[in-house]
Amino acid sequence: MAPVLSLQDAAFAFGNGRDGGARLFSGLSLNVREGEFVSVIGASGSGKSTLFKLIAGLLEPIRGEITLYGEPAPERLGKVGYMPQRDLLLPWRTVMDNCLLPLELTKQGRAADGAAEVRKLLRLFGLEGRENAYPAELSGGMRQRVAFLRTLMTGRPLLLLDEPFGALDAMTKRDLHRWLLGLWDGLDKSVLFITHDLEEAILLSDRIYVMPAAGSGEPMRELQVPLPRPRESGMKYTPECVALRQELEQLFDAQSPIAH
Ligand SMILES: Nc1ncnc2c1ncn2[C@@H]1O[C@H](COP(=O)(O)OP(=O)(O)OP(=O)(O)O)[C@@H](O)[C@H]1O
Repeated sequence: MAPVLSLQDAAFAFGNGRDGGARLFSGLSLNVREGEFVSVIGASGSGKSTLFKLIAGLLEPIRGEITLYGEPAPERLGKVGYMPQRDLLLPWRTVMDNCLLPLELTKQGRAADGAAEVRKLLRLFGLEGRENAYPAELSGGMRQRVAFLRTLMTGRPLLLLDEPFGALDAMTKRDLHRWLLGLWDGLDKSVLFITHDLEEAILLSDRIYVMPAAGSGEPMRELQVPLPRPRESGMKYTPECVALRQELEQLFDAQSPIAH
C-alpha cells in the first residue's frame, strides 16, 4: 500500500539547533501507509508532540524530508487533520459550530451539506441531539469525541491524534477504545496516534514506533502488532499481546535513567 506519510532522517532542535544547539532528535524515520493505524509511544519529553507539529507543518525540521500523499511536502499546513493534546474546542461555540470550523477555515463556507455531514457523524459518534450543546455541558469523553469529529471534518486522509484519550479515566477510555475499534473499519482514514498507554497502542494499532530518548540520536524502533482485524478489546489478553507488551516494557526500561 502507498505511504500517505513518509518521514526520512528527520532532525529537530528548538532555539539555536542550526548553530549546534542540542538536538531533541535526529535520524528519525517513519511511515504510515494508506488505511493504517500507527502509534508512536515514548517517554514524556522525548518529542512526540514536537514530531507531530513537524508533520503538520507548524514547525520545520533542521534536516530530513517529509512526504505527504506520495509527494514532497515543504508546505504542509492544513494538509493533515491534526488533533492536538488538549481538545481545544472553542467554549463559546456549540458542538455544531465547533465541528463546522474546519470548513470555515478552508473557506468552504458554512454549507448546509456541512451541517448535514456533522449531524450524520454525531449519530455515529453517539452524540445525537447534542449539536446545540456547549463544550462545558459535555463530559470529557464527549468533548474528545467532538474534537475527533472536528478533525474528521477537515476531510484529510491522514489524521494525527495526539493522546486523544490521555486525560480520560480508565473506564471512559475503555469505552472509547471499543467505540473506536467498531468505527475504524468504516472510516477509510490513515491515523498516526500518540499514546503513553501500551495496551491502547497494541489494541488499536497495526504498527507501533517507539521514540528514542530525547537527545540520544537513536533511531525509532518499529514493532508489528500481530493481531487480526476486526479487533475487540478482549484481544489484549491473548499471548501475542502480552508478549508484545513485555517487549515494549523492556524497551522503555532500557531507556529509563531510574530503572536500574
Ligand atoms: N516551544 C518550545 N520551546 C522549547 N522547548 C520546547 C518547546 N516545546 C517543547 N519543548 C521541549 O521539547 C521537549 C519535547 O517536548 P514534547 O512536547 O514534544 O514531548 P512529548 O514526548 O510529546 O512529551 P509528553 O509525552 O509529556 O507530551 C521537552 O523537553 C519540552 O520541554
